[in-house]
Amino acid sequence: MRVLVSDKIAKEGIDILKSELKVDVRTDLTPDQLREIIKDYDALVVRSQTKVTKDLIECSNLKVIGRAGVGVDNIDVEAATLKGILVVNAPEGNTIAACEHTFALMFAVARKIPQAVSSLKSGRWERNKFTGVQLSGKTLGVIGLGRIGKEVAKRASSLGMNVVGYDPYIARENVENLNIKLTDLDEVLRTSDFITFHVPLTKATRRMIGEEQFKIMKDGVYIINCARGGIIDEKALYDALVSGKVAGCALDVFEKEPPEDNPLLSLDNVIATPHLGASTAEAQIVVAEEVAKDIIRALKGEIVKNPVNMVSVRPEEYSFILPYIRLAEKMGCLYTQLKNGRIQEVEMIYGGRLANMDVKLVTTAGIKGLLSNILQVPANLINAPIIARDRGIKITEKKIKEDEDAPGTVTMRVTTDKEVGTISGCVFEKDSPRITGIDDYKIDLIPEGYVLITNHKDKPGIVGKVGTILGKNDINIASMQLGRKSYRGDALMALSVDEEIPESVLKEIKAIEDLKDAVFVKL
Ligand SMILES: NC(=O)C1=CN([C@@H]2O[C@H](COP(=O)(O)OP(=O)(O)OC[C@H]3O[C@@H](n4cnc5c(N)ncnc54)[C@H](O)[C@@H]3O)[C@@H](O)[C@H]2O)C=CC1
Ligand SMILES: O=C(O)CCC(=O)C(=O)O
Repeated sequence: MRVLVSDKIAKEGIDILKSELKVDVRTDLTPDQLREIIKDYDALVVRSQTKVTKDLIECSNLKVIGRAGVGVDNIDVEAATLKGILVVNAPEGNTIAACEHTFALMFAVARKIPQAVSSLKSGRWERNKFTGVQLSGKTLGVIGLGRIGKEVAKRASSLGMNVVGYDPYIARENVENLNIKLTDLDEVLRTSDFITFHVPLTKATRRMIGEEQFKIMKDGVYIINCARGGIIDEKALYDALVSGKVAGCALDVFEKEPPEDNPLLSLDNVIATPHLGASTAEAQIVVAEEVAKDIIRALKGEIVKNPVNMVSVRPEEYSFILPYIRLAEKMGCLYTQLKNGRIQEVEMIYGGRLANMDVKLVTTAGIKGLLSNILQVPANLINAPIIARDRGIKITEKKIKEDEDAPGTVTMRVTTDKEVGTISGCVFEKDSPRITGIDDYKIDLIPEGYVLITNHKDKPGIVGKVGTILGKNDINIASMQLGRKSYRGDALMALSVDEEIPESVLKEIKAIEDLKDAVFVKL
């Protein structure tokens, strides 16, 4: 497995990658050179510099893309997802670094520190020119109250600032003990003396602050952007700075980086840093280590800690859920080999301990299994939900909260244009998944290897005849499971065999009188 690291990350992360993989560090590549070599790599690690475009993704054979940091706006996550490429990031490692940089910028812009330093170093002593404003007693507007926004709010309160915040996606309880007034965007803009941004760059946040929003703000407001260029319309910001509406602005990020001849940099009341929010020794080590570990996990097929485009499991539930992920995939895989019809709806029903857990990844694994035998390029845990959606398959989850101390149970109920079928399963002991039911038949099948499944009449002789045909063809039976609806009624047999059953032998089995159907499946 080969990993390309195309932006500079800490040595600690490289060392982790090198302990298990072949690693090339090439931080000097042009987009064309990157495109040229990307097909040779299984994983790509970037920071914010490399643009991982749709075009690059499509000509790659990548299995995972790692972002040593939070923002993934330089990665076309949708294109990666469609191609089944996992994207991971390292969202926690640089929270404090970005928060502290926000304050470094806030103090610096309020007290005109960079301008004063520059003046002093050029031989001047201009004490009156650099009178600033104090933070204490002022209102700070925090836009985006995720990891960084909350840390900023906490520290602002301890500086004696009043904090108002806007984040329509967080629960009020989430900021309850933070001394923040959570309100709408207009009120934050109208009441704040300082406004700081901590939202990701998305379709909704791109240019969320423009001419209209500046009009609402207080005269003499200060703006700090340590999140992403593009959130604030740079032309509108320039005009607001020139008119004096905005007294000062501190930018760590720009719509185009490096900003080159960005007019904002020509203004005296703008201070700026070259995207340094995450640039502390401590943060860089943590994000590099985190992303390296997830790259290795992903390439080993293990569950990663920080997936961006795949549902995750709670860390404390990981070891319990893992065998159910394997089970659900086998259930889906069994279903499509056993049944016909266009799949319209899949309901995943969870019982026992699973009913209290976050089981989205188990559901996704079931869908992956269902799609595994019918597509040219197999689905995986990343693209299975999108493929299902595009094929018009409705997916639902139901949790039956009765016997919550019992081991978890999973039932996959599939509605096609022909019938409704179910496959049920359970994990009896750790790591021992079993199929416990097919439609109304109870069985106990280890979902592995080759299995012959017959539907026949419950009467003496049929099992023997199947065994004789298999024996005659030197096919060894490993185990046998029988389930029936009623005495001498319909029955189902699941025979695990050690060899593949050729079509000709299957035809012979199907010809047995009172045997309605026989299907050979590979699990
Ligand atoms: N300058 C730098 O070096 C760094 C910049 N960043 C930037 O900071 C951003 C925030 O990072 P975290 O706090 O770790 O992310 P986070 O995901 O924990 O928080 C983002 C918050 O923004 C909120 N949000 C999303 N859309 C919104 C909208 N339309 N209006 C209001 N709120 C909205 C979300 O609900 C969430 O609470 C990152 O996405 C990244 O772009 C992060 C680290 C370093
Ligand atoms: O990698 C960097 O230095 C940028 C950090 C950043 O912007 C992020 O983590 O979103």
